[in-house]
Amino acid sequence: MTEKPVIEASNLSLTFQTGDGPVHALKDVDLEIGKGEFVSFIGPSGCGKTTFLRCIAALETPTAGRLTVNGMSPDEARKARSYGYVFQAAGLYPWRTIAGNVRLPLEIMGYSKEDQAARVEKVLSLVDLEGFGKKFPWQLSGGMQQRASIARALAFDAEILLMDEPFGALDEIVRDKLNEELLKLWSATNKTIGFVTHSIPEAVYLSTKIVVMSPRPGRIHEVIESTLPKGPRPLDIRDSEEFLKIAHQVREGLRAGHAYDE
Ligand SMILES: Nc1ncnc2c1ncn2[C@@H]1O[C@H](COP(=O)(O)OP(=O)(O)OP(=O)(O)O)[C@@H](O)[C@H]1O
Repeated sequence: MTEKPVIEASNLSLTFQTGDGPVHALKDVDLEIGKGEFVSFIGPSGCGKTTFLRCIAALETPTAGRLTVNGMSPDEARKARSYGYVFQAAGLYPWRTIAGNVRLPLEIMGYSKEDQAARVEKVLSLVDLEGFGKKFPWQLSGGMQQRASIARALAFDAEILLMDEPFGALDEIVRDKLNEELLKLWSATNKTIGFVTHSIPEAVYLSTKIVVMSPRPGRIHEVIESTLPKGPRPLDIRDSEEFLKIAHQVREGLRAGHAYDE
């Protein structure tokens, strides 16, 4: 990697002290994510995927190790608005229109009214929701609501997009479509994406790099570099030999990570 990594973790650990004793959510995590990479985190429940994303976003504080985001501490990166965050539930305010929801971070950040309007229009069109700005969230399907929440995370044009199982609650057909759209959007914007998922096909279809994690303690079991072409990928790439090979490798990694636990 010639350019400096956008996200760099070394020996990163986070132990939660709970009533039942310490929980090692992350243990000695080493990872570099370069600019423009699409990195998926996959692994069984409790292996620390969300915790790792939350550390990047300065929503959790690691108990040991080093983590930099754009060369800064996560807290500095948060203040510099280095990332947008998309949660599993769309989390739109029901009393605000779609445009009003997408505009919210811009209002908080003090963008001018003109700039707000221009940015809202641009990102709604990026996620294929032009013309829906005046609707309320309940008037949109689940997939459209999730697209609106992606637009909100894109509105201030952060370099990094953190996505925690954004499509987990959607049916497979909608999910396929959003996967395809997300890849196009990523190619068009060259953002760096960290994406949590439980789905092997989703991880393989989307990613340039797949981080296979295992639980107790939460750690990286294996990092798989994708050999699929970078950029938009047709959905039927999932039938290709190359795709199936990578999916197999991820499945084996998940299995081995589990076996280690027993
Ligand atoms: N605030 C907290 N206090 C105590 N324990 C926590 C806290 N947050 C997470 N944990 C524990 O840390 C471990 C890792 O949790 P995390 O949510 O990161 O896992 P995950 O891989 O994202 O799981 P899932 O796939 O279910 O979302 C789990 O054992 C979880 O119970």
